[in-house]
Amino acid sequence: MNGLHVSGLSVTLGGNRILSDVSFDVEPGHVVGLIGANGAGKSTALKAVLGIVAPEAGDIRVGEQDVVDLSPRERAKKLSYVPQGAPVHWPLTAERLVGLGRTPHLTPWQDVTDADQAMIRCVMQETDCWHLRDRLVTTLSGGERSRVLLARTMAVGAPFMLADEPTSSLDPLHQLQVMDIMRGQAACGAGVLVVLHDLSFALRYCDRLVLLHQGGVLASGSPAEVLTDANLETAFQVKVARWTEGGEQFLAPHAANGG
Ligand SMILES: Nc1ncnc2c1ncn2[C@@H]1O[C@H](COP(=O)(O)OP(=O)(O)OP(=O)(O)O)[C@@H](O)[C@H]1O
Repeated sequence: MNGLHVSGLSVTLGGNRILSDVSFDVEPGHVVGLIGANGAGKSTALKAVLGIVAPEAGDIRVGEQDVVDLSPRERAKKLSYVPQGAPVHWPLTAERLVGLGRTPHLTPWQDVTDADQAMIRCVMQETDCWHLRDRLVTTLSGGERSRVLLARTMAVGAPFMLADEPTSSLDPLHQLQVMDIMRGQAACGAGVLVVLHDLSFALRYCDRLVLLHQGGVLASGSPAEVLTDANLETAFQVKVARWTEGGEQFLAPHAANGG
């Protein structure tokens, strides 16, 4: 019962049912991939877990605790979040922005401690953005900003990390590094819930997958159980080529209609 448990989650937004009876678990030490076509409800599911959108029904628990019983500070300590393509409007340095990740652990007006500072440096090095520490985030490229925002999320040190398409806008090497970081977070005991569009990453980096389709769970289980030809054709209207290279499995989609 130490995991993040979502059961029977339903969300209606703007009068439209977006999620219906969605259930999944994220256990400590696991990377769980949330996949599905555009508009399937992936970001909405993350936002419901985080309390950014209010569910119409459902039970969301961290361990034994219902998230609605957690104060915003307690929730922020337990669930860290990498938002999708988040713009940053404040002219803060990258180091200062990453330092905001420590806010849930500080009392009001308390400055970061030496231990916090060491952690900030560590996560910025891990995400390859320590060299950007004195730059204003408003001047960074999209990929540089993404890595700084990931570092801020890691700086929280929460037992669960929710990441919404953390590899979008990154070059191929940084995409691989970010997926390795997701695995590294899990190796250190965190439960990671990550929204992905890259099916090869879903196959290679995730312990379990949840495939959303039209607001419901079409399939969940191991990558091999979920990434079947039939599920991929239903969810994405694609066929896939599959191959193994250097001991790693790859998937490349192509249009189901042959186009
Ligand atoms: N505030 C809102 N009001 C009405 N509809 C909304 C609202 N927010 C999201 N939606 C709709 O809910 C559906 C699911 O959106 P969501 O962002 O969760 O999808 P997603 O699976 O993350 O998609 P993508 O892969 O494109 O990021 C979409 O059809 C979207 O237009």
